[in-house]
Amino acid sequence: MPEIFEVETLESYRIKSLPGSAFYIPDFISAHEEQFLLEKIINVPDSRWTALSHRRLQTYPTQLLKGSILPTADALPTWLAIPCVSRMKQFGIWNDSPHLTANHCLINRYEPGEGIMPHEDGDVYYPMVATVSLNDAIVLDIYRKELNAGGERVLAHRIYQEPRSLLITTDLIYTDYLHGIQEITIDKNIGPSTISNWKNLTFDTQQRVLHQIGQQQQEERQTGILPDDRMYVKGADIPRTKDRISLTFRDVKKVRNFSAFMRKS
Ligand SMILES: O=C(O)CCC(=O)C(=O)O
Ligand SMILES: [Fe+2]
Repeated sequence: MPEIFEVETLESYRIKSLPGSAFYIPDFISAHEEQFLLEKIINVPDSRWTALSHRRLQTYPTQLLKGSILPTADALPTWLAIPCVSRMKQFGIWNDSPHLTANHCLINRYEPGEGIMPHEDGDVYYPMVATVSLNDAIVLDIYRKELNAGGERVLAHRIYQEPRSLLITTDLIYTDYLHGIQEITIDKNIGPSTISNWKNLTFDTQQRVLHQIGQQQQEERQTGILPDDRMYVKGADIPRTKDRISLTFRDVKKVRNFSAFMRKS
């Protein structure tokens, strides 16, 4: 396949309203593939999970050593490599990374109300993250690194991640911003003007959200909260009903026994 075709294909998934380069591919995996991955992730001994204060975590192929070195020459297990990483490669996304592939995957599991504090992923990884979302949708918040004059975080963008989607964040979004998931049970104010990747979402989600906004408007008019002559400007409030599981694929820069890794992958 000529490379130019691959680049053009990824280009059509660009989130145009974000600075730098970010891409969102809805339905990156099928419902069947999602189910297969969920079974692999959920049917493990409890000891496979690391319990953190507001989420649970599995790490593949293994945790990093001190100094952020990936200690193993083993590639990711096949069930993570195919179809997720193999399909990413068809889009050419690892063409410039040091090992030409994702060599590491964090699996985060968030119950409704759980999240992850604003943070940056830093220098340990090639500056690109490819995140596959499973089971439920969630909003990823993108913050400026600098606090405002009042010392508060400034929310710059909101990315709505549907189940089965792939989100790719790189360059400016990776280096100049923080990202986090709020510890809330309802993602509020979801709509065309509040979500950076609104145009990239599935038609199904767009229709569902617009329908809900219409219903909220009608309820607020009926109860008198919204006077008849005022325009309704709020988005939909969408409850998180199930655990959201994310697969965060990255290329760890430092690998022990790199040549063996390249032979095996
Ligand atoms: O679950 C996510 O989508 C975000 C996870 C994350 O930011 C991380 O593991 O560094
Ligand atoms: Fe992160």
